[in-house]
Amino acid sequence: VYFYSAPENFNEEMLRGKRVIVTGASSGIGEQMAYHLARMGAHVLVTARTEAKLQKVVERCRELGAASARFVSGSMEDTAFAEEVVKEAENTWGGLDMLILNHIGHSYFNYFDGDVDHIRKLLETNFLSYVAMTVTALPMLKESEGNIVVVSSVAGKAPGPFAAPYSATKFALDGFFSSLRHEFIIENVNVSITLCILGYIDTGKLNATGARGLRRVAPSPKEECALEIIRSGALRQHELHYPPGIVNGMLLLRGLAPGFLDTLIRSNIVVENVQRAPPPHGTRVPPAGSPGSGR
Ligand SMILES: NC(=O)C1=CN([C@@H]2O[C@H](COP(=O)(O)OP(=O)(O)OC[C@H]3O[C@@H](n4cnc5c(N)ncnc54)[C@H](OP(=O)(O)O)[C@@H]3O)[C@@H](O)[C@H]2O)C=CC1
Ligand SMILES: C[C@H](CCC(=O)O)[C@H]1CC[C@H]2[C@@H]3C(=O)C[C@@H]4C[C@H](O)CC[C@]4(C)[C@H]3CC[C@]12C
Repeated sequence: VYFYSAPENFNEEMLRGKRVIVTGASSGIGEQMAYHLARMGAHVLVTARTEAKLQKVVERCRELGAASARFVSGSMEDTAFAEEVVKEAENTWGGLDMLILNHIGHSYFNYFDGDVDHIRKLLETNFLSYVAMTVTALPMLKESEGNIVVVSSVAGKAPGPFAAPYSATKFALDGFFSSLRHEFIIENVNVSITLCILGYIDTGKLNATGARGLRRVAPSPKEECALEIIRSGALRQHELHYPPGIVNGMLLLRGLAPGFLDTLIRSNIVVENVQRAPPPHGTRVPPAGSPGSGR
């Protein structure tokens, strides 16, 4: 709790005039981060696929007092697009202070369906595009001694069932960015990396199956979550745990009593409410109880 709590010396003036990219900013936590940054007087470049939503976000950012606001639309499934977004910042501002990597591609809250292609695409969107943007932005971030902020999940530290593809992409982020942070420290590269470990947030992300499948979990507010992410990035913290009580508790248990934590995670899920999806085309799952099915 001590190591991952934000020190109290955050000042919103720290963001005034800063040049910030926010990905996945057409809705949810990313949209709220754009509004906070605008209020603080930052220059914001937002990106996602849906142009109409981004246009509205940019308008609102201008009303809220952003130093400037613009968008680039496209899909992060394509790493060339990820690099293009960073180039846009370079061409417009001639530099960059903060890179907030937040977008995720669509996945499911259900039994793993055996679809390897889905995992490949999700890794492109949720992981490789983060790496590509970091590589392209690094010269500018070194120059400004800036910040990289990576939005992850408890599913990227302490996995639960029904989120295997998503969880895999979030673990990849921890492996890559926590290793890179070591290298920056060894080489005195003054670019901070903040990994944000979030619990369940009220962005309406869970579909009906997921909502019925989760027991007793109340989502935390996206506005507060967005502010905490910006705060911990500006303070150059290594990790943010939000909401702190739940996430710190889970991570502490993971170290001390991992089997107990796994039991707790499963007890929070109503397995009967999560329906087994039909297998993808070309695969054959033997019916439960048949020889070789193992069920
Ligand atoms: N909500 C929660 O409970 C939790 C969320 N998190 C993390 O927080 C972050 C934000 O999540 P949240 O705000 O809930 O999600 P949202 O679904 O509200 O936002 C996702 C954003 O990503 C964009 N996006 C989706 N697909 C693509 C794509 N292929 N290329 C580019 N952009 C894309 C969406 O816009 P568009 O569709 O227009 O492209 C949208 O702006 C994620 O990293 C997530 O893992 C972590 C733990 C819990
Ligand atoms: C399945 C969701 C993505 C599907 C979509 O594209 O609509 C997941 C996105 C965020 C996940 C939640 C999260 O990261 C926090 C918890 C992690 C636990 O391991 C499982 C429950 C979560 C609330 C998890 C549920 C799936 C998502 C909503």
